Amino acid sequence: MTTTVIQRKLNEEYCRNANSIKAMVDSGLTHIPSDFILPQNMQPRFTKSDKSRDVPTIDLSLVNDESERPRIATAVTEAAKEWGVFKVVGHGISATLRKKLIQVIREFFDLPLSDKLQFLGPSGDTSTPRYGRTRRGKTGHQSWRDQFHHRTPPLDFEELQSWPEKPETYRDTILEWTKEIQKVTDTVFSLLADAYDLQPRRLQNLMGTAESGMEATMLAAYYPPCPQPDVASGIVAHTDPVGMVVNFEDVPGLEVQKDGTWILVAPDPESLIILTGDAMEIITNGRCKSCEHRVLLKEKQDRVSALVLMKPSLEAKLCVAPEFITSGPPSRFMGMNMTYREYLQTFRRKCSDATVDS
Ligand SMILES: O=C(O)CCC(=O)C(=O)O
Ligand SMILES: [Fe+2]
Repeated sequence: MTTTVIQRKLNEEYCRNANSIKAMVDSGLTHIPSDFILPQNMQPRFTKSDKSRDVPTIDLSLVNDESERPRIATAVTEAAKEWGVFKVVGHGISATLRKKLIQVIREFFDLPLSDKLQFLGPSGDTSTPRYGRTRRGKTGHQSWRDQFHHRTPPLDFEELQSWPEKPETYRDTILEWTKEIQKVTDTVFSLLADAYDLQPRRLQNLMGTAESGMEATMLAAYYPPCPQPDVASGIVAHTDPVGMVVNFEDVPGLEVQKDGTWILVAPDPESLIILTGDAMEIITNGRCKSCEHRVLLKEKQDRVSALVLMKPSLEAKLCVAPEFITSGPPSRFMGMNMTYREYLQTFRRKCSDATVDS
């Protein structure tokens, strides 16, 4: 065996046991283990992006102005239908908080591995915070990323105590961030409800049960630099099974699929990126699209993103809501009638590269 082959085998062995891509990269990894090399038809070098287009941007600053609100509601429904993804500005979240958020997430991933490993555990368990590298999905492809996630408030005191003590500002910053994002998602859900002529909280109610409403997860993602960014992915192409995702990134990298092309979401320090997921696509009978997306890597630059995932309750029924049933040929969503829990089990079986599923 040549030195390169030996080196590669060592890397692969190391990778199989590693809990952190960052630790692997920090230890001087020179090749990407073959596990991370995607099939050619998924490699960024063969699936070029169109940099001349961007997803729609919607300004929310005038949502409470009665004369402006219908126009904003229409823009949101059109973006959700055409794209399943859009950026929002005028959301009211200060530049200071946005900066603090990215800083605290970077500080968390910069902690010594031993500090992060206390949160190691299966990512499906949501009752306590979970850290680890994003594990291979059932489609078999590896993502080049570490992640940390937990539920968001309201939480009982004990669960809040399980949040990291380091960095010192973690708890306060994330509490503030998730509170602000909750307001933004309430606004977006209510704008959609307005445009569909529904009660303001109808969409959230459809994704809850009498016993429990929607839940939210905070997911912080860290994408280390990658020696071969053209053949791997920060997260491989997927749709999110949840209702809605609010994403904030510090470095561009998110790409969305539109009309058969990958489109890089253009960087913008103010925008939040909102994606509608499978659950919204199903209950609205396809009026909202669940957008396929992936994350590109860079050779010399790392990236963090902060996602808040608005998820249906596990027992909520996922089916087309009566308000969205139309005459004419039935859509592919019409036959669906299962709990979100059951959907995740099917979803996971078919395409579980979405990391944030339960
Ligand atoms: O990091 C990002 O921008 C997107 C991550 C993502 O799509 C996911 O975790 O489901
Ligand atoms: Fe996603």
